[in-house]
Parts: sequence; structure tokens; C-alpha cells
Amino acid sequence: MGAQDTVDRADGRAADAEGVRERETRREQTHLDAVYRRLEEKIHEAEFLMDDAAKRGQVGTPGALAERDAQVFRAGIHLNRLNSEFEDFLFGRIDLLDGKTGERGPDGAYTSVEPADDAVRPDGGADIAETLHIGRLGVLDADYAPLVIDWRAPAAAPFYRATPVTPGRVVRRRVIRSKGRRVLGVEDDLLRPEIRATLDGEELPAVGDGALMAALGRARGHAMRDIVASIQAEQDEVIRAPAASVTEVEGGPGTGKTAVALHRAAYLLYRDRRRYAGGILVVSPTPLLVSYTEGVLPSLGEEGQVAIRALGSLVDGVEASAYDDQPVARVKGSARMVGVLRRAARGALELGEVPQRLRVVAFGSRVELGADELRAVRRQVLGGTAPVNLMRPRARRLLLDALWEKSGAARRHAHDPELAAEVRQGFDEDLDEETDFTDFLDAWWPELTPRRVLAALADEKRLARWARRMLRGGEVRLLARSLRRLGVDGTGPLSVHDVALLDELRQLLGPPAARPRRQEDDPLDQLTGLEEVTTAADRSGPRRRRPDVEEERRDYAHVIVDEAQDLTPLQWRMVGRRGRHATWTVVGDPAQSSWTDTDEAAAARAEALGGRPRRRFELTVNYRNPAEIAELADRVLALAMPGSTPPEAVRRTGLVPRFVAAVGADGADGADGADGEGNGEDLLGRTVRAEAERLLAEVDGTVGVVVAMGRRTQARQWLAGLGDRAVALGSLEAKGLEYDATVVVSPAEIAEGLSPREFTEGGPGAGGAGLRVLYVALTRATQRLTLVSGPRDLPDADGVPDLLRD
Ligand SMILES: Nc1ncnc2c1ncn2[C@@H]1O[C@H](COP(=O)(O)OP(=O)(O)OP(=O)(O)O)[C@@H](O)[C@H]1O
Repeated sequence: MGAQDTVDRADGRAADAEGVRERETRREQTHLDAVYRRLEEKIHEAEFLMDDAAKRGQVGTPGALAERDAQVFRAGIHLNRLNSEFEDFLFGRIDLLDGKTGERGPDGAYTSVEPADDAVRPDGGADIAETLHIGRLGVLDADYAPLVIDWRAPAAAPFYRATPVTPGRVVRRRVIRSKGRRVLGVEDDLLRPEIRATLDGEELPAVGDGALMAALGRARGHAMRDIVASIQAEQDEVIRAPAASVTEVEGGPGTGKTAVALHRAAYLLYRDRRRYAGGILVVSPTPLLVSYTEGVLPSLGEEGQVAIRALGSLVDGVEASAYDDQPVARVKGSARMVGVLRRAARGALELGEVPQRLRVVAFGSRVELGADELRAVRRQVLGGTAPVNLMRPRARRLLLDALWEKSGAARRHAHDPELAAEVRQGFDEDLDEETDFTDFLDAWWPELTPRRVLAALADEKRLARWARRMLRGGEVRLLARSLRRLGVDGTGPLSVHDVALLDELRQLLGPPAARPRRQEDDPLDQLTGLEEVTTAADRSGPRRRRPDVEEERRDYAHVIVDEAQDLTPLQWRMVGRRGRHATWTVVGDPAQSSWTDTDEAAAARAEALGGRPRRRFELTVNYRNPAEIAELADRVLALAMPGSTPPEAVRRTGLVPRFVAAVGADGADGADGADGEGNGEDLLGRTVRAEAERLLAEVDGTVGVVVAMGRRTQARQWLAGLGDRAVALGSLEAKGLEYDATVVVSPAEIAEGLSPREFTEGGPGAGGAGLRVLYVALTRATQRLTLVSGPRDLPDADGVPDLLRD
């Protein structure tokens, strides 16, 4: 056979394959047309029903209608948005063998997973018994037969679970790519290539190289895409895990933890909407990650029921995105702060001008309590554990007791308790109207707000008193200095770690107490020692609201924590308060933790999750990084956490990371002004900019430049004018994000920037949060990685920094 024949045959095969692809695409187009026709019918029907209900003055809420025909109605109302904003309304198809009757599928429904014994004939032939189309929402035809099955329905599970090793009934899995109403193409995986399957008498063809690789190769934008068309089996198990108790998921970078957590939220809503509607909280580490991920749920047809909040925005009315330096963050996040804040919450009662004497006129005579007596009353009030603001009624009550005693009236009426009670009531009522008394109470037991108390910690002497035996001198100094930003009244800007302190204080202070009411029973008379005491009167009585008292927090039905390895003990307490009665999904990767005291955080996490039973999952495949990048990052992982197993990268691109040294002839990078305005000054900046430009030309999507936290502003200037495809970010901000290409600037600085002491004393190999942060930085790229080293990196002749050499 001549060379020309070989070429002709190959061309012929390619032309055949093209023909099959076109034919298969046309077939799916026919199905999609039918789906849209049906959806249009349902939209008209829904509009008519809404209209009709409105005309007849009935309650025609979408909710009420949805119950009539929930699945199709929902599809209808989402359709227009799906059309305009999202691709792939219908994205999947499975062709199945006949199943064993009566066998249950992965979710316990009667969807047989295993084929019937005679599904494959002895000669290897088999007929496709069932074809299912899978989409973002379910659509039924006029006879209630499914045109599209919701991806979350049990019947759709084999689309995700089938693998060539355990194919079950699935012969062919097809991913359909469409835009609006147009089918663009199909990608098939044959899960049982050993059999000759036919559909309606025709042989079942397979088109393309599989959908996963196609999805992974696409350029990235500034928003995360859903993975609904290519969820992998181990991910699907997490998404569909029963909601009960706590689901814990660990996996290395790029294993899909964030994606899986968001798809799980959509799944839980589908399974039990009544329970979860309005009640799923997703906690994300940074506002950047919130905005990166917030389109995923709407693309899955879920909006409004899930709150995605950054750790700095978890308290209503507060929006913090500033970072503290790591040593400060470490103090603020430590569990030791709970004790300090407890003292501060009580100590703050003495912040203003505390009156040392109470003088009133009662029943026509002067009664007075002196400093010692007042101190004794205060001690007595503080004997309980109720929130400080809620102790105010008790303070009032005990002051009245002391005044009553002092007035001698108690003795005068000792023989007649009934009369004594009556007189006492008059005594209290008189004093409640006496401004000398009410003004005194306001000054002596002021209403405290969390911000005010937090700001009070900025006074170093005062803080040292409150923190005695809990914080070291250096820590007190750092903390006090950092809180000065808040100003005296506490209205200054908050850092992310301040928010957890604020939330802790909200708990310790409680809401401002109700104003005293006549004949009010002091609940603490009976209940001293209870954690939280309010009466119906307190709750319904008029409150003097302060503008800086935030709305009550909510109690969620399910809490999803992303990047859980980074929560500080105080943040765990803050999140735990929002899920006291919740079920939980907690995803994270210890190898990416930037927190130093991991034992302390583990204890706080255990407390937040309580004694609920746990179900653990591990994700093992890295879908983000090509193997060439993952292998480099694994060197740092080996230093940061010796012995840990990295996830396995799913693809190889042939593009190895590029190393560039920005070291001048004098060995300086000049970024710290080593030689003034001269050559070395902006060598690093110029190099980084040039590398970013180079990557922008090489990839279609985004380029992220990751620098040590202290260099963020500088890095933004380096990139000025390069357009919005290039982004500069600090190492801690890179959490959870990804870019087509990244420039990682000075690995040594990123590792040191976090914790110089840990890095230089322990040295590489001693582990440490700094190296884990570097590991995060190195695992953000989906295609290309460039490393720019400065002098601190001690690059070798090839520009490879010391930390990344073999
Ligand atoms: N089954 C899948 N099909 C297609 N893409 C996937 C799949 N699973 C994950 N990905 C993609 O891999 C990338 C990494 O996913 P994700 O950000 O959820 O990982 P992660 O485990 O949270 O990573 P990190 O720990 O680094 O934050 C994303 O682009 C995601 O869309």
C-alpha cells in the first residue's frame, strides 16, 4: 500500500467521522427543538394560570402554582434567563441497557444500576433499552414522559457515576454542548466498548474524545463555571451524600471541592426544598472567591435560597475585606481571645465616667449609696453568666433593693409583708420616674455595643489588664495597635479577623436591654446562671435601637464551609453560631492551610460541629493543573507536609513552568530601594510585567500575578494598563481562585511573608504555614505557570529558586 493510499484512507475516515458527528448533532437538535416547544407551551400555560388567578383575585403566587406542576413550571420560569445567560440547558444523555427489575439505584430509587442478565447476547450484541436526556431542570412531555431529567434526580445519577470499570447499564454517555436553542456539538464516552450495541437497529456510534478534557481545556474567565455536564463519579458521591449530620470533604488543589460544594447546595434544594429554602449558608474565605463563585448556583437554576458570604461579611451590616498582618491575625483568631473578650465585655461597663455615688429622693427623704455599696451591688449582678446588656434589669432591681434597704422602709414594715410589698411597689415606681435614678442607671450600667467594646481594646494598658495571663506582652501590643484603626467610638474600618471578635462580643453583650417596665419580673431573680435570658416582655417591649446594632443573625438549615482549613478558632465559633441546628458540608485541604496553630483550630471546629455523626469523603483527582505544574507544586507540598499524597493531575499539556530570575548584576532586585532610582529599582516590576504580557499573548483567558501580601499595591501598579484579563493579588487572596496562567513572584517572599520566624528558624522541611501558602499560589494555573525569582530566592543559573530545586 502506497503512502498516498494511507493518506486517502485516513482522510476518508475523518470525513466519515465528520459525517457521523453532524448526523448525531442533528439528532440532538431535533430533541432540543422538542424540549423548547414543550417549554414554550408550559410558559404560556403558566402565564395563563397566573393571569387567571390574578383576575379572580386568588392567590396566584409562583409558589402556589409551582406546586401544581412543580418541575415543568420551574423550568418555564427559568427558561428565559437560562436562554439569555447560560449555555447548555440540555447537556447530557445516557443510553442504557435493560436493567434488572426491582433493583435500586444509588439514591434508593427503583432505577436499576445493573443490567439484566440477558441484556448482552452471547455474541456480544445488545439493544439500547432506554435513552435519557439530562438537563439543568426536568421537563415532561404532554404525557408526563420525561423529555429532560433534572440532573439531581436519582435517574440521572448513572450519568455521573458510570465509569468504564463500573459501567452498570450505561453503554454511552454523551455530553451535548448547546447555546440557547442551537446544539453546537456532542462528545461521547463509550463505557462498554466491548459490546456491539444497537439503537433502533442502527449501530451506536461514539463521537469525540470525551467531554471532561474538552471542559478542562477551555479558557477561564473571571467567573467559575458549573461542572454539571462533567461531574465525576467520586464528586457525585459527595454531591448526593445524604444531608444528615456532617459531610466532610478533603482533597488537594483543583479536585473540585468548591464546585462540588456548590452543586451539593443545588442538590439539597432539589431533594428537600421545603427544608432548605432560604436556609443554606455558604461560607467562603474571601470576597474575591464569593464573586468568583456566585454565578454557579443561578446557572443551576437556584437563586435566592443560598447565601454565599465571605468570612468578613458574616455579621449582618458588616463588610470587611482588609487583612491583618499574620502575627496580628494569629492573636485575633486564637481561642485565647474568648477569655479576653469575656473580661472586656464586663470591664467595659467601667469605660466612661462611672458615678461613685447614687443619691435619690424616695418617699420624701434622701437615700444614698456610696462607692463600696455600689461595688458590692455590681459584684452581685455580675455573679450570673447572662449577656452583659441583659443583666441591666437585674442591676436595676438590685439597686432598688439596696436603696429600699437603706431607706429603712424594709425594717419599718417588717411585721406586715403584704403592706411591705405594696409600699415597695410604690417605691420602685417612684424611682423609675426619678431622673436621678434613671440617669444614674444609664451611666452605671451603660448599654454596650460590640464595636465600642472592641475599640476599648485599643488602649494598651486596659487591654493588658483584661488579657492578663492570656496574652503575652508582645501580643497585647500588636493587638492594641491594630485596633486603634477603629477610633474611640469603634466606627473605623474593620479587618476580616475583627469580624469574628465582633460576633463573639455580640454574644457576650446580647442585644440592648428593654427599658424598665412597671411590674416587670426580673427573670434573673429565678434564673441567675442561665446563658441567655430574655422574657417575652423583653422581646416584645419597645427597644431603644442604636444605629450600629445589627439585625439578628439567622439560624441556617445547612451550612457549607469552603476552604475550611483556614478558619481560625474564633471564626469557627462565629460560623458555628449560625448552624446550631444545621446539617453541614465542610470542604478543605489541610495542605493549603495558612493557619499556624492547627490543633487549636481543630478543637474549635469539633466544637462548632458538635457531636453530630460525620461522613468523610476524599477527592483525589486534580482537574485544574496540568501535570507539569502539579509536579512542581508537589515539591513544595513535600516540604510543607512531608509524607502527604498530592492529588493526581488528570492531563498533561507538554508546557513546563518557566523560570525567570529578576536579579541585577549587583544581586539586587531593587524593589526595596536598594539603589535608589537606579537600574535595580524596578527590575522586578519590569520583569513581572513583561512575563504577564507574554502570558496574555499565549492564553485566551485570564492571567493572575500572585505576590506576597505586602506587595499587592506595588503589583497592581506593575500591571497598570494591561487590561482586565490580568489581575494582581496577594497570596492569601489567591485562595480558591484560578487563572489560565499565573506569574508567581518570589516564592521565598510568599513563604516568608506569612511567617518569617517559622520559615527561617525551622527552614524548609520543618513544614509551616508559609510553605502551604506558597503551595496555594503554585496551584492556581490551568495552563501556564511562570516563576519570577528575586535575590531572596537564590535562583540558580536556570532561574530556578532554591525552594523549588529538586
Ligand atoms: N468534573 C469536572 N468537570 C469539569 N471541570 C471540573 C470538574 N471538577 C473540577 N473541575 C474544574 O477544576 C477546577 C478546580 O475546581 P475547584 O475550584 O472546585 O477545586 P478546589 O478543590 O476547590 O480547589 P482549591 O482547593 O485549589 O481551591 C475548576 O475550574 C473546576 O471547574
